[in-house]
Amino acid sequence: MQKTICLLPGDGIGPEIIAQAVKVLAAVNERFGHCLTTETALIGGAAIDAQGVPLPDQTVEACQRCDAVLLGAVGGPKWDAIERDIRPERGLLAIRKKLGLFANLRPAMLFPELAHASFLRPDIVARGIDIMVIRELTGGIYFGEPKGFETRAGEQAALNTMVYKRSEVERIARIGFETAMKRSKRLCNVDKANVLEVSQLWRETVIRVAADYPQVELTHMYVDNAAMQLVRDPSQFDVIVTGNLFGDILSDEAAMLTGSIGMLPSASLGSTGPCLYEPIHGSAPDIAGQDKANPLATILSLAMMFRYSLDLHKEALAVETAVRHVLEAGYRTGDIMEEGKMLVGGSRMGDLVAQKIGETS
Ligand SMILES: NC(=O)C1=CN([C@@H]2O[C@H](COP(=O)(O)OP(=O)(O)OC[C@H]3O[C@@H](n4cnc5c(N)ncnc54)[C@H](O)[C@@H]3O)[C@@H](O)[C@H]2O)C=CC1
Ligand SMILES: CC(C)CC(=O)C(=O)O
Ligand SMILES: [Mg+2]
Repeated sequence: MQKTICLLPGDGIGPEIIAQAVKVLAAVNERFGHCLTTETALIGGAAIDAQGVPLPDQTVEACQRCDAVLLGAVGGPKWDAIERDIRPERGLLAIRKKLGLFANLRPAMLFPELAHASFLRPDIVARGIDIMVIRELTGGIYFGEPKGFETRAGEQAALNTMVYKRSEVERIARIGFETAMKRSKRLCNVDKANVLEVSQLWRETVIRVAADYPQVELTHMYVDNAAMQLVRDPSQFDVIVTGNLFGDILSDEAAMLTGSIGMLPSASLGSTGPCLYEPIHGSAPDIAGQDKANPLATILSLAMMFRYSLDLHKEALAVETAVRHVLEAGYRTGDIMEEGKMLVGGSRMGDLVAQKIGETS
């Protein structure tokens, strides 16, 4: 197969973790005889430094002419003081919007080998953790207008707007139901309908869509309770559908149930055009440049790309299996390290996964 992947390394640990995914891509090419090539473009702080904006037009064009996009992470203290409209994070929000990537799939799955790395009690971990968080990605409070700073009663104030149109809720709800149909046929809608009008419309819409999926058992949970229940008993969840802000927060929380935020991949999907794959974590400036970053979330995001964008199911499984074998063999980056295991840097972890893919050919 011949396809081109657009790489957006970004900032902080972004370039380090993307470099490891590229090793894995090369191993997949070698083993399966594909010609999956890459093109690299600027986003975030790296783009600001080079061109003064977090998402140059050339980057959008590069993404649009490729078959899929793999992103590292954006942001960092270097750009924290610059004008909000051109912050690195705006580049990421803008590429999601420009590519129409309204559905962000964030699987939080505990590898059995990492059971001890989970921050939960062993008896809770033993019940299993395999949750698919489906986060709406191009609406809600990250995009709503009006927003900004103003003076209210002589005092400085700031505002953001959480707004959802019915059509935006309907399409993400359908992704939630379709995903549930392929899994356990259970869907939990998470909102704050007891307080927010926007959540009332959200919940009403989810209930309307449910009529088309009578086989799916739909439940509702307020987001504050969901945050608590995720820690109390994550095994009760299978597919969660929620808005942009709540999904952002709950998926970071879910990451810690599985051991580390360095383990969680994601797929950002739209209805047409290239989709984008990225770890759920940020640019981790505290460990950048030290070869400490866990590249597995990015490598597993590449596996999601194989499955969702390139229809390469055997290849996706080969990458996931290689990750498992490396963990089984006892290799750990610092974030998932435990006594008796072998501590490796991010670069060695990338080598090990790539090597495993080669070995099983
Ligand atoms: N998708 C993206 O590009 C995102 C970007 N950010 C940006 O990243 C910067 C840092 O944000 P934080 O709130 O600190 O979140 P973060 O996710 O970058 O880091 C939180 C903590 O997790 C650790 N961590 C993250 N990824 C790791 C990995 N692969 N291996 C090992 N440890 C890892 C970090 O060292 C840090 O202690 C900010 O500028 C923020 O805006 C934050 C979240 C998402
Ligand atoms: C724009 C990003 C920094 C938001 C975020 O934290 C995420 O998408 O996970
Ligand atoms: Mg986040």
